[in-house]
Amino acid sequence: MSIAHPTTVLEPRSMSDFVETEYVKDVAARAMGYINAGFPVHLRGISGTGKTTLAIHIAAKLGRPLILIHGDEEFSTSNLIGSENGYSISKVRDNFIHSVLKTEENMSKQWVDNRLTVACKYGFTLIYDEFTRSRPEANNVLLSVLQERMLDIPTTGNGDSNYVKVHPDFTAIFTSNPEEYAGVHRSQDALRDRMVTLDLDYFDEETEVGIVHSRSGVSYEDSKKIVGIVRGLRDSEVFEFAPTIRGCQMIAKTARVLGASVDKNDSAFRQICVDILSSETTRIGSRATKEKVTKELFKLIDHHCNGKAKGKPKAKGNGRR
Ligand SMILES: Nc1ncnc2c1ncn2[C@@H]1O[C@H](COP(=O)(O)OP(=O)(O)OP(=O)(O)O)[C@@H](O)[C@H]1O
Repeated sequence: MSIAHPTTVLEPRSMSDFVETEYVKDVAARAMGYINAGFPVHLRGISGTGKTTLAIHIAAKLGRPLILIHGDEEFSTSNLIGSENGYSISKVRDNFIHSVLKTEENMSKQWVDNRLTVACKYGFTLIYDEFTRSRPEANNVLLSVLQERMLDIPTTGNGDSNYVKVHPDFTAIFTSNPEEYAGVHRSQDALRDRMVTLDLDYFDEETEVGIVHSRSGVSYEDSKKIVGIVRGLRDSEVFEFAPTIRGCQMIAKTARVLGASVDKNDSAFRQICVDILSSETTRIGSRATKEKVTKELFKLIDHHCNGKAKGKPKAKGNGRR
């Protein structure tokens, strides 16, 4: 299909090392159900709960070309729908009488579709990642797209507009972080009301171990130990920011690359855990928290990496099991 616009259209593909446990299958199936019933889906959750990865996985299942937008404070409506920002120049050369050369140039502004318009016109899947980072007024244009399935495109500077009917295959998947996050705007009630929001929590243990194992190349047993340490820290609540699956993956990859053993007696491994997890869970300069995190981590490393720790660590706090 040839389309005259500068938008990058992707072919959605699930990652080759995508982990599909019962937990992941369940969320994906619920999301697909709402999409099949004609509703946009909104995956909401704290950082590292797999929202973007899951959105791409769902887009791959839908099998339509994908357009990706990342929410941005600086966005205006034109960043979504397009604007008159090009010039079309037409030249007329009239040398009917060979001794006389007459040229005429015409310059006119040209409308260039942006990503939302392209997705609506051609029925693509739109992932609007972290959409609440854009200001609510920039997102207003989505209201009629989601409700009336009409996109309002202003065509002239004097306020005239042109409605585009949204293609029946158009699907929108949104992701967002909680409103307390820095740089996140409160989502408009009217917009939230037009989508089905699925709240994602931390992955269950099986999924976290599967992700670490599949994405780091570390053995399943060692992945389980690393996940045990991170989940234990999450449950302890001594941190400012809860550690996520990203921390697990960083520890596993670094330990593998540096040849450190996932063992309580390996000082390099202990240091990797402290560096990565204290950086992920504390603010710069928050020394007291860093000390508490380090103390807790040493206990957890001793427990999980002594060759004896088996099964699930004891649940204390709000970590998902
Ligand atoms: N099902 C999965 N299989 C394999 N890896 C996964 C899966 N889900 C998430 N991940 C990995 O976990 C990490 C976090 O996932 P992702 O970036 O999707 O989270 P997020 O909720 O969108 O985070 P943020 O809000 O910070 O953008 C990434 O490294 C991602 O590749």
